[in-house]
Parts: sequence; C-alpha cells; structure tokens
Amino acid sequence: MIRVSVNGYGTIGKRVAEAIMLQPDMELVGVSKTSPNMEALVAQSKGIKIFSPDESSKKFEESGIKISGNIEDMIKYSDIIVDATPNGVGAQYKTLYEKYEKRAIFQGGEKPNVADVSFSALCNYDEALNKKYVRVVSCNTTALLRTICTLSKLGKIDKVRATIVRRAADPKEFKKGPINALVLDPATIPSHHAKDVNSVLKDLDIITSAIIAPTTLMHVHLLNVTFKQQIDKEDIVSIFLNTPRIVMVSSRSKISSTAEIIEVARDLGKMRNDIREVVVFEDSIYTKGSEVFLTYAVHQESIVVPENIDAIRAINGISADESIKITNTSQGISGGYII
Ligand SMILES: NC(=O)C1=CN([C@@H]2O[C@H](COP(=O)(O)OP(=O)(O)OC[C@H]3O[C@@H](n4cnc5c(N)ncnc54)[C@H](O)[C@@H]3O)[C@@H](O)[C@H]2O)C=CC1
Ligand SMILES: O=C(OP(=O)(O)O)[C@H](O)COP(=O)(O)O
Repeated sequence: MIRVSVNGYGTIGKRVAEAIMLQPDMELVGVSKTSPNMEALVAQSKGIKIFSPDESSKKFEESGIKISGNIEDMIKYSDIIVDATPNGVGAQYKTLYEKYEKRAIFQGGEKPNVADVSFSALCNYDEALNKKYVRVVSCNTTALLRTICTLSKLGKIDKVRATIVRRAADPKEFKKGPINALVLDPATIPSHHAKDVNSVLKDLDIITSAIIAPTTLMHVHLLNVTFKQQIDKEDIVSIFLNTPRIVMVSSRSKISSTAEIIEVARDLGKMRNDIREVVVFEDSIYTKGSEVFLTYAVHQESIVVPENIDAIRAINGISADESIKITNTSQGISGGYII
C-alpha cells in the first residue's frame, strides 16, 4: 500500500483525499487543516484523520475536532504527500518534504520549477516515472493538454489557438468576483495557459487568451487546432468517444450550456456534480481542410483528480496503462457520451 497524505484540504484536496480512499493500492494517512472550519468538521465526520499546525490545535479541541498530530507528523507517516495548498504555499512546504526525504505532488498554482516535471497523464506520464516531485498542471491546462494530446493521435499538429472563458470562482468562494463584468485575464495575449501547456509539450505552437466570466460552474474553451494535413470530423468524434477522460454531450441531448451539463451530472447522481472528463459539445466540432474548431467545458473542481492519482502511481514506478485503468475504474470514468 502507498501511504499518502493530503496537505491542504480545500476544493482540490478534499476530492483527491476521497479518490485516494477508493484506490486499492493506496491508504490515506490523513489530511491537514489549518482551521477548524466546515471542511474540518466534514473530514472528521468521514473518519479522515486530521493533522494541524501545532499552534492551532487548541482551536480544534474547542471545536470538538480530534487532532492526530501536527503536519510534520503527517509528513513523517507518509510515503507521498499530495500538496493542495493555495498558490505558492506548496513551494514553501517543499523544504519540509525534502527534510523528511518524502516525495510530493504539487498543483498547477505552483510554478513549474517546484517539481522535476509538469504532468498530464495522457501526454507525458512516462516522464514522471520514479521522479521525486511532480506538478499536476492546472485545470485549464489539464483540459487543453488532454484534448490536444488526444487529437495529436490523428496526425501532426501545426498550431493551437484557444480562447478560455474562466469561471470567476468556485461555488464555495462567496467573496470572489466579478459578479457583473467580463474581465480580460490578462488584458495582454497570450494568457499564462500557453506557457503552462509548453511546460509539458515543449515544442507546441500555442497561443491562448482568457476572459473571466461571472459563473462558478465550469470553464469553457473555444479551441482551434490546425493540423499539417486534412482532418475529418468523423475521426475526431471517434477518437473522443474512445478516450475515457473525454466525454461528449451528444447532438440529440440539445445541450448548449454549462448549466445543463451540471444539471445532467446532478441527475446522474455524480458525487458533488463532479465531472472529471473534458466535456466536448459534439455539435461544436467543425472542420475545414486542416483546421478543427470545437468547444468544450471543464469542471475545474474535479478534472485534476485523476491526474493526481496517476501522478502518485507514476512516482512509484507503476506504468501508465496500469495506473490509468485503475484510476478510471475507481473514479467511474468511462468516456463516450455523458448523455
Ligand atoms: N479550484 C480550482 O479550480 C483548481 C485549483 N487548482 C490548484 O490547486 C491548488 C489548491 O487550490 P484549491 O483547492 O482551489 O484551494 P482551496 O483554497 O480551496 O484549498 C486550499 C486549502 O489549503 C489550506 N491551507 C492554506 N494554507 C495552508 C497551510 N499553510 N498549510 C496547510 N493547509 C493550508 C486552506 O485552508 C484550504 O483548505 C492551487 O494550486 C490551485 O491553483 C488546480 C485545478 C483547479
Ligand atoms: O482556472 C484555474 O487555473 P488556471 O486558469 O491557471 O488553469 C483554477 O481553477 C484555479 O483558478 P483560481 O486561481 O482562479 O482559483
């Protein structure tokens, strides 16, 4: 069993922790909490061990939360730490992971140089084999890479252009905005996503621009890929339908919004409405000569969860085929049409 702990039990951390609990070859040592908030109470109710920084453990006792030790203890008890702390905090923790000679997974909010390799399971799994530090790229970059690497099986890609409509905040983040504006993010082009894709696909010609929209549900990407040769819509539909980490909303579903996708996730009984796959709108796929246009939605809260699980196995030297198969089965990821 691989003993894994999750440092930072927020949007990503809680999902990764629960995914770890579902893996046949992993054991969740526990999670860290810096304050005894609602998420700490939920973790306790699920029987998850909680570790805190020393100075705050009294606060936890007062809230009726049992602490199993401090964060250093949690690190000592673990083989691998998944760091899901806020942007930049993971880099500060790295010295602690190094001190105890522990391997770690970082998230996309950290700079690429925090790790030996930036990771996207369908693109460069093998580069992460037996590495000490792996960075799972952010939600938008994960979606871009998954889609691009899948399309690249159809032929050589000349260039990629993408417009990213970013959700303004996650559903729990009531203090974030905007609530009534579309914000250029940034006002200059390219957005940081192109550089992040290049942290995995070094030579890809890609330009991205991004805009923040007042929604919490999902991101949406408008993608334009130019191949070196003519490309057919049927081949694109076929490869997407046969790639488990991509699902499609069928033409017959008449879905044209993220609101409807999330409603389908709710109706299908998906836990927390999570959709870990890239969700391609079938009707949006359009080809002209060597160019492909398509639109997909990205559930930002959950898309990186399977990648984190695979990164844990990659660090342990387990092959891509084996890991992806176990992760997909345990996470109910099957591909095809979502509806
Ligand atoms: N929310 C999203 O849509 C996505 C986020 N990411 C990345 O995942 C990482 C985590 O983001 P979220 O889960 O959204 O953040 P979050 O704010 O929901 O969760 C972070 C958690 O870390 C805790 N924390 C803060 N300081 C800490 C410390 N010093 N020690 C231990 N725990 C601490 C916070 O209390 C919180 O529970 C970031 O790098 C982010 O860029 C990646 C993909 C999608
Ligand atoms: O959109 C995201 O990251 P990304 O735009 O860097 O891919 C993540 O959801 C984190 O976004 P945040 O930094 O607005 O919390």
